[in-house]
Order: sequence, then structure tokens, then C-alpha cells
Amino acid sequence: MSTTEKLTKEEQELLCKMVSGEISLRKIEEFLGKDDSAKLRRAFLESEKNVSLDHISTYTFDSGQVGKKNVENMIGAIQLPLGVAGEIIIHGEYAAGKYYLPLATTEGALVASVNRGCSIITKSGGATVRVFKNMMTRAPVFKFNSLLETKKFYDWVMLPETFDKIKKTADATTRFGEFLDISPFVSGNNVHLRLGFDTKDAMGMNMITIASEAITQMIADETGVECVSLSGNMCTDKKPSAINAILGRGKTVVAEVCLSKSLIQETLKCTPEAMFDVNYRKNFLGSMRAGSLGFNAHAANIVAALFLACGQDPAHVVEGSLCVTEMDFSDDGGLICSVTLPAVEVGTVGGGTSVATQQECLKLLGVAGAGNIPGENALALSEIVAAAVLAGELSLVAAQAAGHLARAHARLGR
Ligand SMILES: CC(C)(COP(=O)([O-])OP(=O)([O-])OC[C@H]1O[C@@H](n2cnc3c(N)ncnc32)[C@H](O)[C@@H]1OP(=O)([O-])[O-])[C@@H](O)C(=O)NCCC(=O)NCCSC(=O)C[C@@](C)(O)CC(=O)[O-]
Ligand SMILES: NC(=O)C1=CN([C@@H]2O[C@H](COP(=O)(O)OP(=O)(O)OC[C@H]3O[C@@H](n4cnc5c(N)ncnc54)[C@H](OP(=O)(O)O)[C@@H]3O)[C@@H](O)[C@H]2O)C=CC1
Repeated sequence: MSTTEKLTKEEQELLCKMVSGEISLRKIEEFLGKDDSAKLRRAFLESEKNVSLDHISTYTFDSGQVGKKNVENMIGAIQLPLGVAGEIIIHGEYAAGKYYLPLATTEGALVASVNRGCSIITKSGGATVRVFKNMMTRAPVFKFNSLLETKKFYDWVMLPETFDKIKKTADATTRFGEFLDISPFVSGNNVHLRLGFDTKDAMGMNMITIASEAITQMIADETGVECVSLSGNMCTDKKPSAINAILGRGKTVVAEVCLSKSLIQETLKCTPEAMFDVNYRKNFLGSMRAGSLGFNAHAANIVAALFLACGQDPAHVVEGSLCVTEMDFSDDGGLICSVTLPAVEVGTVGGGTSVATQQECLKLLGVAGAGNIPGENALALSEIVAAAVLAGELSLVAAQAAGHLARAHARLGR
């Protein structure tokens, strides 16, 4: 057992009961508070597996809070190194100004790379960013006994009065969320209903899953049709999917910057021609031949680092990776560069956003908590994510154009 953690007599007795199987790891909270339960679980694991869990035992967040809504069977916390890139100038509709980007990563060279991208974006006057679509989705699935039944249901769903009933049902489950859209997809005798919501400052998956359940109940009451599964995978949550790349999910965001030839040479150590060539042959041809859904260099790297720092659901990096990076020549021989992210799923309230360290990172970006107008903080965060991805893409494409990729990682990553 860890040398740093001493157990009281009562805790030792409880540990014996855990070892004998009388009390499960989960049930220990019936006897102790969250911190002491975590300590006892560590003691149990240390004795069972003959390991030391000293480092895991250190954390500063409120275990009562995270133990209630963020994690079960808590044993402590892991630590991730946190770096900062910037400042980056962003001209968004919601994020406007200069930002330092908190990036949690263990990949040496990543923060340096994003920092270099921020530097050239800022020297170029900043990134222009706009949100084109804002709708989180959940898609329950319904099954029928015949094609005629399927068609009858489909026709009922398409009625304007059905839309009104669904909206009334959904909006009654939430103070902030707003039902926006229903799109039915048929396959044989099955109908997937892709339901769309504005979730304001929440990423929204808990919110809209609750609303969707109320909708399926209303549908059962009105039509007798039972839902097979509240998520039928056409949402699509946390899996790579073309539907998210095409229709969008969460926020669809584009960030753009114009780079001059001289700044590319000075800051990125290469030429516009070489960057264009890499972007075309790597991000377009290579991604196309590989059957990728994302046509980019490493959007997931930046999305992951920002998401971990800012308390976002890390599984949504899958959707964040659906990014298209474009580079085209400008009239003066420089490059117009953009990233299009169809599915940025972020929130500034709910989920992991109130964990103390993550909350500090959101505060650093000026987007913690609810916006003055509900939804504007989450929209600002989505614009920051897109600008950060643009910074990362510029630097990595340039490093590959200059032949510096291996060198950079040899210097900073090993
Ligand atoms: C590493 C650099 C930036 C060097 O780039 P450089 O131009 O040789 O370095 P420099 O020393 O001249 O510095 C230029 C700027 O880079 C930044 N910079 C430079 N060093 C630091 C540092 N220590 N800490 C913070 N910032 C740093 C900083 O902004 C600096 O400006 P300054 O501050 O001097 O005015 C460049 O070679 C680079 O970006 N390489 C690419 C690395 C990268 O993007 N890695 C990401 C992971 S790659 C991966 O996981 C995915 C992959 C590759 O498999 C995907 C694929 O298939 O393509
Ligand atoms: N349930 C599921 O299937 C899934 C859950 N998740 C998890 O869901 C969590 C995120 O869900 P999410 O719904 O975002 O968060 P939470 O359920 O943690 O909290 C969101 C709630 O905050 C309230 N709220 C207060 N102020 C605002 C505001 N300004 N804007 C919007 N809402 C506000 C809303 O309550 P009210 O509704 O009363 O208005 C909203 O429903 C994450 O932990 C994630 O990992 C992820 C994927 C799937």
C-alpha cells in the first residue's frame, strides 16, 4: 500500500470488507465521503495489484462535485501537461480579440506548432471566423411490420402539426434548449428520426437525450409506435460518419486567413507554392485515396488538446476531426488558407466545464459559463476552436513543405 496514505481503524476494517468482497468498490460511498472513498479504493487497488497510486491521489477539484456528475468509482485524477499558444487575433462574430489558447497534450512539438501558426495568423491581421450552422442532433430509431405502416408513420412525421407537437413536447423538458428540426431517414421498415436542437451554451447531449425521450413517449402515446433505441446512430454521436461531415452537427465553423509570400518565408520557412503542393497532394489526394472523412493534416490534435483543457467531451474529437483544409493562391502570390469544421461540439456550461482546472482554461478564453445572451459563449468557443485548428494546420503543412517534420519532433518530442 502507498506509504503516504494512512488509514484510520474504521477505514482498515472497511478495506478488509472490500478485500473479502463484502463491500464493492461502488458501495464504499455508503460509509465514507467522496475523498475518503477514493482513498480507500486506491488502497484496495494498491494491495490487490501490488502497485503504487501516489500520483493519482493528488487533485484540487471538488470531489463532491465531480463525483456527483462527472465520474463514478473515483480513485483520483490523472494530470496532463498544459501549454499555451498565442496570442492569436480572431475576428469572429462571437470571439473577437486576442486569445491565449490552453492546450493539454503530451505530444512534444504540438504547442510549438500551434504557437507558430498563431504567430503568422496574428502577423497577417488575424483569422476571420464564422459559424454557418448550429444544431445538435439525436436520432431515435423506430421499426414497423410493413412498408405501408412505415410510410404511414413517415407521412405523419412530415405533417406541420406533428412538428408543432414535437416542438412543444421537447421545449417543455428544458429551460434553455430549443427544438429546431426533424429529418426522417427510411431504410426498409425502419425510420430514424434525426432530431435537431439549439442547445445554447451547453454541448447538449444530456439535454437533448432527455428531450428526445419525451418525444418518443409522445409518439408512442399518439401513434402506438414504440422506439427501438433512443440513439439509432444516425445522430451520429462519437463515431466517424459522413452524415456529420455533410449535414453538420453542433456548430459548423469556417476560419480563414490570407498569408503573404514574405511572411510565409519568414515565419514558416517555406514558400506558398510548396504549401499549396503539400495541401493538394497530402490533404486532398492522400485523404481521398485513404477514404478519409477528414481532409486535413491534424485537426484532431488541436481539437483534442483544447477539448481536454476546456472540459469538453474528448470523444467528440471524432467529429472535430472532420475538417477540410484549403489553400489557394491569392492575387499577390500569397495563400488564402481556410479550415471548414462541420461538427464542432462544444459547451461552456454542463459536462466537464465546471471542473476547477478546466473552468480556469475557459476563463482564460473569456468564455466560462453561460453567455449574456444564452448560447453566445459556446458559439465563441467554437470560433476559437476553428481558429486554433487553422493555426495548427498552417504550421504542420508548412513543416512538411519545408521537410522539417521529423526534425521538429526529434528536437521537441523525444
Ligand atoms: C516545431 C516548429 C514549430 C519549429 O519551427 P521553426 O520555424 O523551425 O522554429 P523557430 O525556432 O524559427 O520558431 C518559429 C516559431 O515557432 C514557435 N515555436 C518554435 N519553438 C517553440 C517552442 N519551443 N515553444 C513555443 N513556440 C515555439 C514560435 O511561435 C516561434 O516564433 P518566435 O516565438 O520565435 O517568434 C515547426 O517545425 C513545426 O511546427 N513542426 C510541425 C510540428 C507539428 O505540427 N506537430 C504536430 C503533430 S504531427 C502529428 O501528430 C500528426 C501527423 C504528422 O502524423 C499527421 C500527418 O499525417 O500529417
Ligand atoms: N446523455 C447522452 O446520451 C450523452 C451524454 N454526454 C455527456 O453529456 C454531458 C453534456 O451534456 P449537456 O446537456 O451539455 O450538459 P449537462 O446535462 O451537464 O447540463 C446542461 C444543462 O445546463 C442547463 N443550462 C444552464 N444554463 C444554460 C445555458 N446558458 N445554455 C444551455 N444550458 C444551460 C440546461 O438546463 P435546462 O435543460 O433545464 O435548460 C442544460 O440542460 C457531458 O458530460 C457528456 O459527456 C455525451 C454524449 C451522450
